[in-house]
Amino acid sequence: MSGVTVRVPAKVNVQLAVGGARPDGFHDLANVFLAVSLYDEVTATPAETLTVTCEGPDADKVPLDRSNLAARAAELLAARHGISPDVHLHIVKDIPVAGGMAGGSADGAGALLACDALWGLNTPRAELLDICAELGSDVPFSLVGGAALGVGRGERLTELPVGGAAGGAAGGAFHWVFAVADGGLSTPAVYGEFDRLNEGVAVPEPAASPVLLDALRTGDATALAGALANDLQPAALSLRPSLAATLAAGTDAGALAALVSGSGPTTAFLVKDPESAESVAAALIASGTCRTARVATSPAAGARVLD
Ligand SMILES: C[C@@](CO)(OP(=O)(O)O)[C@H](O)COP(=O)(O)OP(=O)(O)OC[C@H]1O[C@@H](n2ccc(N)nc2=O)[C@H](O)[C@@H]1O
Ligand SMILES: Nc1ncnc2c1ncn2[C@@H]1O[C@H](COP(=O)(O)OP(=O)(O)O)[C@@H](O)[C@H]1O
Repeated sequence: MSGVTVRVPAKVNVQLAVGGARPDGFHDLANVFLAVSLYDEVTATPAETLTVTCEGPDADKVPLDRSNLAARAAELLAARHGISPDVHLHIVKDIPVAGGMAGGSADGAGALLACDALWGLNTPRAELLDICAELGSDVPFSLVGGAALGVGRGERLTELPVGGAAGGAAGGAFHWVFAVADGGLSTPAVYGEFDRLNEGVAVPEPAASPVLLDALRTGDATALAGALANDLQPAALSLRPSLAATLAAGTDAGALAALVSGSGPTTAFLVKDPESAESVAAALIASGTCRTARVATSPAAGARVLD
């Protein structure tokens, strides 16, 4: 076999409810993930040693050493099977880096699936999900895709139905525009700012909103727009105040709703149809408040081996 390519989607958090800091430094979440149709591709080919390469507009921001989540995935999988992680991993990166869209997590999940196929391991799905959780809180969702509620630190998933389809199914129930910011935001720094802003406040137990889950299930974009919520948004705005202008530019242009994607700084705009997506994207670019704007649909399928 010459190589195996896996395609993995980005995510947006349609609800990110954050609890207080835990003793281990993580936060308990009710994290409602939705996979969107922006993808990275990871190709695994046989090699004498573990190497990573990357191409794409943000490639210079991606570490190519063992800290790359794709490399770590190959190492963890190989260790579990008692083999050496000798593989070349090539990442074609289209997901914004450090943008709150889980691009690194996508590459971790993609490398795991690609190496599993290349090495003929047939690792059971439950074991792959365990390795994903070890790699990072968001990585299990990158494998699963569709829509899911993540609890614990976000790694314990329950798949959710969207617009009548099963959680893992691809489809075009919702239309989005993503405004890509200049530069990234560090996820630990945003959680740290959340803690600072909530000092002395009794942070409630995070819980998924029944109204939001219902809007997802029925594919009702207007109801979903009213229920979008991100507890990290004040922290992201505090660290990057310029995001307020981006959010306003998208809503002024006719988006149903706007929010920061996860820890940011990518901002997400829910729109009613593909035409509205094009006009909101054009308005965002013209506003000069973002680096570029991307159009996408959801839900998108999780990590998949390409033929
Ligand atoms: C905020 C979210 C929302 O989905 O994603 P991004 O927007 O960054 O993509 C996630 O919670 C990010 O998940 P992920 O990026 O996998 O985080 P991890 O590698 O597990 O943890 C990185 C750091 O983030 C903080 N962290 C992460 C998850 C969590 N539930 N509580 C935390 O406090 C901790 O400081 C941790 O050391
Ligand atoms: N394969 C990868 N792609 C992108 N970033 C990676 C990767 N592996 C490790 N990283 C590191 O993870 C950080 C967060 O990247 P990313 O996952 O894109 O953002 P976010 O956590 O905001 O969704 C990057 O700044 C980078 O240092």
